[in-house]
Amino acid sequence: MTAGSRPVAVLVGPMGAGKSTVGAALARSCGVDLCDTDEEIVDRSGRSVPAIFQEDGEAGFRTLEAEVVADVVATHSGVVSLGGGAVMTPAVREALVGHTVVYLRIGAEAGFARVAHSDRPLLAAPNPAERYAEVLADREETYRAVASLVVDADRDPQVVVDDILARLASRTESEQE
Ligand SMILES: Nc1ncnc2c1ncn2[C@@H]1O[C@H](COP(=O)(O)OP(=O)(O)O)[C@@H](O)[C@H]1O
Ligand SMILES: O=C(O)C1=C[C@@H](OP(=O)(O)O)[C@@H](O)[C@H](O)C1
Ligand SMILES: [Mg+2]
Repeated sequence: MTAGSRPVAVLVGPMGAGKSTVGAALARSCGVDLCDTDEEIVDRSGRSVPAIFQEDGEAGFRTLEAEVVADVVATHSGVVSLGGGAVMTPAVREALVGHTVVYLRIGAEAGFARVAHSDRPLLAAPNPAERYAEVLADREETYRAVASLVVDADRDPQVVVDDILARLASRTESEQE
């Protein structure tokens, strides 16, 4: 982590939107590092995300997550990928103010298809597809509210990256006018 400048972009959106995947490709394209806050939580705690949910509950995970997000957005100058539920914590939304936040938007069916066979604890439900759709519906407004840019994530990762870069460049140009 490098202190002193803002992240190039902070990626938000639901599970499976590609925050980790597109984040890595975006960082590569920009020649900077990716910080994925879920990975940072795992590194700091020495536990997996499912283990934290199981041992400390979702509330315990959210507390760790909020601390990590606040640290990372204040110190990392590369790309930051958040976990899908991070923005539901008020302290995280406060930490995002003034940053370039990109919402990777995807529909419930396409998003769920990408994570159906993963170990995401929130999808350990009797009907995971229904659960995914409920969680997305509950969060959609918040993703929009925190976002500086909304990008269609239901495309090839490199196409998503190119779109983000073009949109960030046009924002920078219009700021200079
Ligand atoms: N744009 C994309 N097109 C196709 N598959 C994708 C895309 N982005 C991510 N994936 C796949 O979807 C799954 C979840 O991606 P991930 O980056 O972990 O999403 P998130 O971090 O938003 O939960 C992974 O298997 C990944 O390879
Ligand atoms: O949506 C969520 O609440 C979560 C999303 C996950 O990250 P991804 O969005 O990267 O899958 C991870 O933080 C945890 O399983 C909780
Ligand atoms: Mg992720």
